[in-house]
Amino acid sequence: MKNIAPVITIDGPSGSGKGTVAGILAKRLGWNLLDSGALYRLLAFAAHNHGVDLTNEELLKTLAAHLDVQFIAATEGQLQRIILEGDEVSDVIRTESVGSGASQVAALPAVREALLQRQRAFQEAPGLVADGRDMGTVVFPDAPLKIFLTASAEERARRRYLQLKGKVEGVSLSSLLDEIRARDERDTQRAVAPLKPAADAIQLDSTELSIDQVLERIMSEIAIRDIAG
Ligand SMILES: Nc1ncnc2c1ncn2[C@@H]1O[C@H](COP(=O)(O)OP(=O)(O)OP(=O)(O)O)[C@@H](O)[C@H]1O
Ligand SMILES: Nc1ccn([C@H]2C[C@H](O)[C@@H](COP(=O)(O)O)O2)c(=O)n1
Repeated sequence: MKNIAPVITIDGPSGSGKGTVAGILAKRLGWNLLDSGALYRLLAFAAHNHGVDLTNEELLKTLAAHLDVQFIAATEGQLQRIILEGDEVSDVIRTESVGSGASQVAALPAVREALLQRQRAFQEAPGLVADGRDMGTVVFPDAPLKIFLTASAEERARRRYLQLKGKVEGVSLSSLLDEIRARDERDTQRAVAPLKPAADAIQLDSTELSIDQVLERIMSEIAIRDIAG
C-alpha cells in the first residue's frame, strides 16, 4: 500500500536554521522528525571510532547499512536524543569536525544509496518533517511542501558562533566562516545529490528573519495547502 503520510521538507546550507525550525514544526504539528544530517554525522563519527578511512567507500557503505542507531523522540522539556551503539552521542556529533567528516562521506554515492531507505522509513503517520540537503530533490520528491531555507554565510557563521561560544574552547568567528564556506562548497559542488533547491521549493532567506518569522511563513504555506489536517 502506498504510504500517504505527508512530508514537509526543509533543505538548505549549514546554519540556515533548518534543524531548529524542523524540530519546532514537528512538535507543533505532532509529526515525526527526520534530521538526515545526523545520519551522515553518525556515519562519520562511527567511521572514526572503527578506524575506517573517510574515503573508503566500500567499508563506509557497509557501516552505513549496519549503523546501530536509535532516535529517541523529543518530549516536553527534553530534546531528541541519539544513541549510537548503546552510547548517547547527541552532543558529540554536533562539532564542526564531525560536520566536516559528514560532508566528506556524504559525497560518496554508495553511502547515499545505503542511507536512502533508512531515511524514507521515517515517513509514517500522521506526517514527517524532514531536514537536510536533498530531502526535496531526492529522498521525498513528492512532498507537498518543500522549503529551501538560506541565510548569508556571514549570518550563519554569526549564529554558529553565538551557539558555540562558551561551550567550545577557542571558537572564532572567522574560522567558523571559513568552515561554513568550505562545507557549502563541498555540499553544492558534489556530483551526487548536491545541495540545491527543488524546482517546486519555496525559497526563504532567513538572514533578516527571526525563528518565529520563519515559522510563521512556513505555517502559512501549510495552511494554504491544507496538508496538516
Ligand atoms: N532565523 C534565525 N535567527 C537567528 N538565529 C537562528 C535563526 N535560525 C536559527 N538560528 C540559530 O542558528 C543556529 C544554527 O541553527 P540550526 O542548527 O537550526 O541550523 P541548521 O541549518 O540545522 O545547521 P546544520 O545543517 O549545520 O545542522 C542555532 O543556534 C539556532 O538557534
Ligand atoms: N540530506 C543530507 C543531510 C546532510 N548531508 C551532509 C552534508 C552536511 O555538510 C553534513 C552534515 O549535515 P548537518 O547536520 O550539518 O545538516 O551531512 C547531506 O549530504 N545530505
